[in-house]
Amino acid sequence: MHTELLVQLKRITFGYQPAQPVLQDVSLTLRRGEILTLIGPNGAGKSTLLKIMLGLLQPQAGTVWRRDGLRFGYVPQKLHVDASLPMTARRFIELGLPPGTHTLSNRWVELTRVSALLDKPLQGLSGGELQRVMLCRAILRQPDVLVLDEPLQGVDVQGQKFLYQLLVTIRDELQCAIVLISHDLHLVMAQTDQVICLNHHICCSGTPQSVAEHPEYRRLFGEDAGLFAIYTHHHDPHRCAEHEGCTHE
Ligand SMILES: Nc1ncnc2c1ncn2[C@@H]1O[C@H](COP(=O)(O)OP(=O)(O)OP(=O)(O)O)[C@@H](O)[C@H]1O
Repeated sequence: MHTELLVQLKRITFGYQPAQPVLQDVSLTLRRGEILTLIGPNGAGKSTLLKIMLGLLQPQAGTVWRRDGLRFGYVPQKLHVDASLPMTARRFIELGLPPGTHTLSNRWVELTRVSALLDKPLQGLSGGELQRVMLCRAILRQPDVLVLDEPLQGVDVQGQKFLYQLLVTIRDELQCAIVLISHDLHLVMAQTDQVICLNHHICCSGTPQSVAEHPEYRRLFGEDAGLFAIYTHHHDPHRCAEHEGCTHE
């Protein structure tokens, strides 16, 4: 049961230039223990919506409500490592944490498979390793909401399965909410409670369970239907027709 409301966005409209709205009339709610996946094509406004949720951007219209004292953990799409400031993964993690946190003794370091990376220079890590280090740092902050911007980009199939399982463990143990961004419909995790398909507006949304039974979903995903799920097919069919990813009638 997801009860405690953590974030509520109501009828958000936002544009970097007022004449060109990136988000139009977007509403969502996020509750503790919930996993929410945002999907949509490049430029759909997914990262912008996250920034509004995080309070980094202010909408031109609509309201943003966050529970008092809400703590976010954020895993960005990319980290620009400054080669002129060499540091180990351990130092990088410690810099994101309250003083006195013992990273080595924390089981999240084990669970994210970061232990063997701690003494390596950040610059020398592979993309997947760096992502695990960023995830570890975000979890150790004990967030109420863990936000991951395209965590599966460039991750191999084993890595994807590992990450899916880890996210469920994180959600269960920390009792946080998790928000994921993806623009690949095939990579939406089955454990997602709520999937929102965004293309400037919300095209459609729902649980992956309801979608998994949908004939269109079966046609698209076939054998992989048990592993992955896609957004559901209700809401406004007129609007969905504008988005090439929304293939239903
Ligand atoms: N700082 C900015 N200034 C002006 N325009 C921006 C800015 N950031 C993003 N945009 C534009 O806003 C639109 C939405 O961008 P956003 O990054 O939110 O999309 P996205 O769905 O996350 O895309 P992707 O899947 O490619 O990461 C794009 O057209 C982008 O060019």
